[in-house]
Amino acid sequence: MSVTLPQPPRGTPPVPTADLYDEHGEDLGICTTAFRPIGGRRLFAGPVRTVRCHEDNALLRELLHTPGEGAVLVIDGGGSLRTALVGDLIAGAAARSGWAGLIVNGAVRDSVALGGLDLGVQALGTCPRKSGKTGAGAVDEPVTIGGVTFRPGDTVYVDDDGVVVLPAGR
Ligand SMILES: O=C([O-])CC(=O)C(=O)O
Repeated sequence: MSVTLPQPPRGTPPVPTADLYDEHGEDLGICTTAFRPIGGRRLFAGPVRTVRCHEDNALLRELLHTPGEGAVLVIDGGGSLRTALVGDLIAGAAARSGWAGLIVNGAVRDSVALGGLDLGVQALGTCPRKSGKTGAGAVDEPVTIGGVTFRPGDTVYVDDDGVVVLPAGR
């Protein structure tokens, strides 16, 4: 009989955000947006990828079906809580594709199911309404949320204390 052992997390080893602050001080970007921890992985980290979109999730849905290679997708939905940008189907695909987690400046739905996935998900809140599917938006451009700019190439660390960014080269 084969036994499945717990696997170490893929990609960048997560480090508690308070320990990172003690090590790097103000070199660390500290996001002041109050996100809610929703996904099953509470401590997660990885290279930054980004999507900017407004109440439309076709772009991020497509991206999260491609190999994540341990990255964290920072989704700038402009803070809208009117539609959910991510639900259990998209988040499940992200977990299967090797993404470490999602930071959603907007809403998600199916939040109980997201809590059972091996994926970090932090979001502003929840909304039962689904998003549009036109594909409007932009991928891998810098996005600024809570006073911090997230650029592809930076590393983001997330836990229940917050979301912090270590700029590339630090
Ligand atoms: O399809 C959507 O718009 C979001 C959703 O519900 C899911 O990912 O399950």
